[in-house]
Amino acid sequence: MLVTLFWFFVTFLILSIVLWFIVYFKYEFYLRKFSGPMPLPIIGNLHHVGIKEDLLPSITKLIHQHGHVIKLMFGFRPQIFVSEVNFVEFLLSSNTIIKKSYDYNFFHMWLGMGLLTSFGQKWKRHRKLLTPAFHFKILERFTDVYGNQSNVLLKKLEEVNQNEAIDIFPYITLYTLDVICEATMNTSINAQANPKSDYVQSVKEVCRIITERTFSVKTWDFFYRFSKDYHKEQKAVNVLHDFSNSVIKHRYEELQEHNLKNVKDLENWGLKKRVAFLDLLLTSTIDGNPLSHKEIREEVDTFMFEGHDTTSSGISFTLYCLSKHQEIQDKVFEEVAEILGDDKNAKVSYENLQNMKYLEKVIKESLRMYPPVPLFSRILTENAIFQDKVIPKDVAIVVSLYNLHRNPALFPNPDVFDPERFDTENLHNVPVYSYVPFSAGPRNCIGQKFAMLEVKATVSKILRTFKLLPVLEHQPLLVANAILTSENGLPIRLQKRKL
Ligand code: HEM
Repeated sequence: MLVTLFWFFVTFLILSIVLWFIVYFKYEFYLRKFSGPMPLPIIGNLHHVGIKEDLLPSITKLIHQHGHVIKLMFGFRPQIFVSEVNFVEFLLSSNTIIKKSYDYNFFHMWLGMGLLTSFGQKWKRHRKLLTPAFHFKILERFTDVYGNQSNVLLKKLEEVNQNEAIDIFPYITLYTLDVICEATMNTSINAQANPKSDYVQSVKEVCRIITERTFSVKTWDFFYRFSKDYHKEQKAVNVLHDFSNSVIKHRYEELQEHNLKNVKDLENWGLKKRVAFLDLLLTSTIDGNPLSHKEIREEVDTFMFEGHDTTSSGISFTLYCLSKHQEIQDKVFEEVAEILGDDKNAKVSYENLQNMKYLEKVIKESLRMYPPVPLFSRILTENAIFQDKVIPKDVAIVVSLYNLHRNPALFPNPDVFDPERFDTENLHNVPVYSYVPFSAGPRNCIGQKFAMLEVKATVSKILRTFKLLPVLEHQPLLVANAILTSENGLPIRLQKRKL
């Protein structure tokens, strides 16, 4: 029996190695003009990037050795990692290279084929339908949501001992979940008040599993289906789908009952409730047909995912940077005080937020150094030609935003936090595609204006109540999960301001 198993294993290994070489040479024929480290059979270059904690430092090291365009094999999958501005422009401005790579399949169980994961005609139609949801007239109504939810956040922060170092990230994650839920569905999950609720725990669980799959054998569905996480994910996704299903159904019935057919009807409706993204989905049509319940749920869930983790990372890193740079923090505080006056409970309007120009530069600089989406990728559905080099179909192209934004040729002294880089006077020589925290081109972030408003509203609100003090010896250990996080947290100390 043991001998049979041994020969089975040896045959399997030999066949895998042969297959790997066939795949490798098929792509290498075209990719030989690109530089990259030598792969090994079967694992490819996985040993060059290591586990997820090592990914960003490993990519940075490879860039020093091979430049800003690197070819890698992840197992049997050819990839090109890019942080070179011309290549980034070529990729992001393309109207044809818009399919997301296989890493995004991990989101399918929760998000289905929503805007983030879909492609082709479905993506085009939904993108067109959802774009008006981010018109400023709709966005300006969300300032109340930021205001109400940040009051809850401030109460929680006031309970923390003054001067005690706290990791700000978990507080902000619960807050951004509350914000996006209210903006998307006009309902509350009370994540801040009830962090142990099934919904919040399920979001956490699904995000953990998605992240861990990327760096383990569970990346292959075949192995994943035999793992405990597969069943855990199914259970968590059921909780998330049950919640969105019931909100969608309830809202659909409400609209039917009151014969509300479009946004105008909703706005004029007696209750004067804020129009949420869900309302737009329920009242829109594509070629005269309404979206199906499943399609609506996919988009609602996509907003819930894309709209909370990313902003959570953006807000947390901005607060962290401000705690480390007291002079910059003082300038932001002065600007905010000038715009909003002494009353720290005063309502903040859309216009107030638009006027916070210095804060905007600070946020932009934080998104440069700590891009919430540090890596994202596309897969070629047909051969492409970049600078006379053919890149064959099925190669994944990964944009390493983290390295693009820290390229010294584009941003001198890239590790120095300097908001003045974003002064209009200093931006003349910076190529457009060198700074793309929200991606760019046809598949850019649809929620970027919403996100900027939310980050501004939250940071300005926290600064009016607290001075942020640094934890001096701390340096973040950056990890590229689905979003950028810090392995050792983002500790800051809070000191109540005397107004
Ligand atoms: C600081 C906050 C945010 C950052 C840095 C950010 C960044 C990005 C990036 C880089 C992409 C492209 C990803 C890719 O190509 O795979 C993206 C796509 C997307 N984002 Fe955001 N995002 C943020 C906030 C939001 C918010 C608040 C929403 C929703 C309200 C949102 C919804 C989306 C959606 C739906 C897509 C897919 C768009 C498409 O493919 O057509 N994002 N985001």
